[in-house]
Amino acid sequence: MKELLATGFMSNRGRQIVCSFLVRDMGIDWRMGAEWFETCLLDYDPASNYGNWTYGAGVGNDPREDRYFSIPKQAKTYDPDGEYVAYWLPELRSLAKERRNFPGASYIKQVVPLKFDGGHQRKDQQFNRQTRPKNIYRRQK
Ligand SMILES: Cc1cc2nc3c(=O)[nH]c(=O)nc-3n(C[C@H](O)[C@H](O)[C@H](O)COP(=O)(O)OP(=O)(O)OC[C@H]3O[C@@H](n4cnc5c(N)ncnc54)[C@H](O)[C@@H]3O)c2cc1C
Repeated sequence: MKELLATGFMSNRGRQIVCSFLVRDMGIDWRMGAEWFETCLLDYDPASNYGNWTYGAGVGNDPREDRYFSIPKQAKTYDPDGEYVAYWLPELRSLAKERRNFPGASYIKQVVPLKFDGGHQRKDQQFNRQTRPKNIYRRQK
């Protein structure tokens, strides 16, 4: 999100991860994410932006529950040395490479549980699944 704000651009993968996190982990109305992208993106295009957000949120013509991006898994696969995250969050560069994407509670207080965290939450950081916010804007079955 810092990259998006600073440059007006974010890779397609970044956009999909952000969409998944906001909608599926945070339970935020997808339209808030779409509006923020609209504000920031230099390549903003209504059809691409809102079409991709509805696709990611699983609403509209192609409703699906399982478009989920596991952030720890994406970080391990696409940023294994933590270079990308350390570029945009320079305060993490001093950490060991394998810790940059997983700096722990001393760096940031986690406010929502990740649906799938790849075993990276410590026991004392675990959340009661009942507290996960429900996205009321998702289509109900
Ligand atoms: C939530 C979300 C919002 C998006 N909002 C926009 C937007 O406002 N404007 C916009 O142009 N693109 C948008 N995209 C699509 C895509 O992220 C960008 O087109 C892409 O990042 C541009 O980078 P690139 O030129 O390196 O494309 P590459 O990944 O190299 O792809 C080549 C071309 O294919 C097209 N393309 C690739 N992926 C997509 C895709 N998922 N949807 C539509 N076209 C695609 C683009 O025109 C791109 O120039 C969005 C994607 C997501 C997931």
